[in-house]
Amino acid sequence: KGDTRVPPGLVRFELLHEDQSGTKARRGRLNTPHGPIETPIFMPVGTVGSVKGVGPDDLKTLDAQIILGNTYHLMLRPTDALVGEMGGLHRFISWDRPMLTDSGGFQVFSLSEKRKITEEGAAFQSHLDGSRHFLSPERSIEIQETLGADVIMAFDECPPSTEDRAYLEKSLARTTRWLHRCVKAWSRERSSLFGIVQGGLHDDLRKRHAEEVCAVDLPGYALGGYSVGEAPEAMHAGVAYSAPLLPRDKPRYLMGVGTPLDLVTCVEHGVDMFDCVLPTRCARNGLLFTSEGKLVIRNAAYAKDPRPVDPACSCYTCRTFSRSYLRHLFAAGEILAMRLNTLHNLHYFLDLMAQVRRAIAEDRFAAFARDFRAKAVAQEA
Ligand SMILES: CNc1nc2cc3nc[nH]c(=O)c3cc2[nH]1
Ligand SMILES: [Zn+2]
Repeated sequence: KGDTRVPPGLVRFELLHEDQSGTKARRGRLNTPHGPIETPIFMPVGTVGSVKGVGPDDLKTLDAQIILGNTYHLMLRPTDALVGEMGGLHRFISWDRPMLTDSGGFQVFSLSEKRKITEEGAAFQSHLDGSRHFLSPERSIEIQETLGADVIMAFDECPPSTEDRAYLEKSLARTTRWLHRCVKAWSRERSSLFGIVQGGLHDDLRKRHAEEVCAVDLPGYALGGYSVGEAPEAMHAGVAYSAPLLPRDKPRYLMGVGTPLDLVTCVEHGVDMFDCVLPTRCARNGLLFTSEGKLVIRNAAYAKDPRPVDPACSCYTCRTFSRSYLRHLFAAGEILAMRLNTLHNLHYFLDLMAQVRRAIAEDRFAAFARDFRAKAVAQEA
């Protein structure tokens, strides 16, 4: 058995098994200084250092293996300097398992005001108080290493999906130059840098950028530029083409994705890592994922429904409370509604990925994906 210990700060991927039932799905293990991550994996999003509504103890009960933080949010509040002085993000939020931070470029363009992008980087005003800030490849790496995540992301531009091809080509070339600057700024001490491939929905640009990014030897690679408003079918087709372009022996991370159907479909195409706010954000809006489809808890139909959210679910919420009570809590604006709904949705996503890992290991993932898709389509109908 290979030595699973890695030099401090570096993650190392083990490709454990490739599905033999006709898909590109694979089982892997990402060994990190904060413990192993079994892939394919779903990563709960903890934007400002908290997965909203639940604590690290809940996340361990749910068997979450890795959570995300965001450079953009944490640099604005409480600042990377403060987190650093408090011993880094793991200690600050009392999470001793792996963490990944996004590099901030995407959030600058999806959240801040008055942003201006140049070769040097992105100048922007905080969405919180309008204060002026600047992110460059060097500054992003410096912030992420201060936060101390096990996996840090290259500073990239995720071009608006409305941009034309000419803009896209210029942006790709700059993102490649920014990757080289990130590598120079990376200390290689404690965090592992993943590159990000862009290219929109253009196969030729995806191939070109994958070659440029993967020419840099890194511990892992991500597909960026998806889940930015494109049709699900377009995203699936794009990922089917671009995921196999990434090295077979390195983790492939699809950023910002996605629905349960997106997860299953993109695992089929060879993706290993996912993050999405869907389960936590939908929970806070009273939208619950179940094996029989989505359930809107405030629906009057559940006023006197004694059943759990999902009779097939083993989570604390489903073992303990009725739909009637959860509907009441949500209608009353009770804080407990946020927690119980989030526990359930996170359990649904994390348990789905555990089923996915088992199906791959047992060489039956093609059938699993086919059945899952058929059921999802029937539920949408
Ligand atoms: C919610 N959708 C979504 N979250 C993303 C985060 C990202 N980070 C860096 N680079 C990206 O291209 C990128 C794309 C993304 N899409
Ligand atoms: Zn449940």
